[in-house]
Amino acid sequence: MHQASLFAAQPQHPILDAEGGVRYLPDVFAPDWCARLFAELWDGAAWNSEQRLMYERLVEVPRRVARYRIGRDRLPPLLETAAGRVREVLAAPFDSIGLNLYRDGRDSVAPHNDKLHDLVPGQPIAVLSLGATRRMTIRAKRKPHASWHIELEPGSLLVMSHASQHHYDHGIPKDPGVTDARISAAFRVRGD
Ligand SMILES: O=C(O)CCC(=O)C(=O)O
Ligand SMILES: [Fe+2]
Repeated sequence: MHQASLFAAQPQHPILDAEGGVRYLPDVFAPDWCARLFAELWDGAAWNSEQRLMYERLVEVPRRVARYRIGRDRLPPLLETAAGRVREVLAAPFDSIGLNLYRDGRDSVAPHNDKLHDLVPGQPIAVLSLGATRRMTIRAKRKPHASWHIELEPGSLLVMSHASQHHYDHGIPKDPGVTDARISAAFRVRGD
């Protein structure tokens, strides 16, 4: 197990592959700007509850979500600005945003890889974090299942290559110690 969090606030590059692997970039956005974006999304995003099938039963996912297509949907204004900056920093033509709202440490996302069938191969997935710091766990699908823990601080970007989704799962485990809310914005390239 790798305790990447010991090196918090430093760029980290735990996983390498031909498409950039998995990278953590802290402090891409300033704290006060992140607080404004958080407030805008908290109040103004089109939050939904979603359900998913688990063991043949429909269960509510333990977080709220909202989805936007850049250039098609009307985005909250600061989110539009954030999207422009993320496209610029990573030089990738992101055209979709998936927001997640974790109300407190009881909310989570189970280990998964992002579905690739509607994403453009070779283009990264970038997760912007706002609000409470939460720990992401990344785990190799192949034995012996190497794993990494990365503290996702507000203002950071976690960048995962398209290829990494074949070989690693990621998730945000529940954390009873977290009482504040976190919002993440996952930028992807759908290309349709
Ligand atoms: O909230 C996060 O940091 C991860 C979200 C995620 O994995 C997803 O939206 O697919
Ligand atoms: Fe994901």
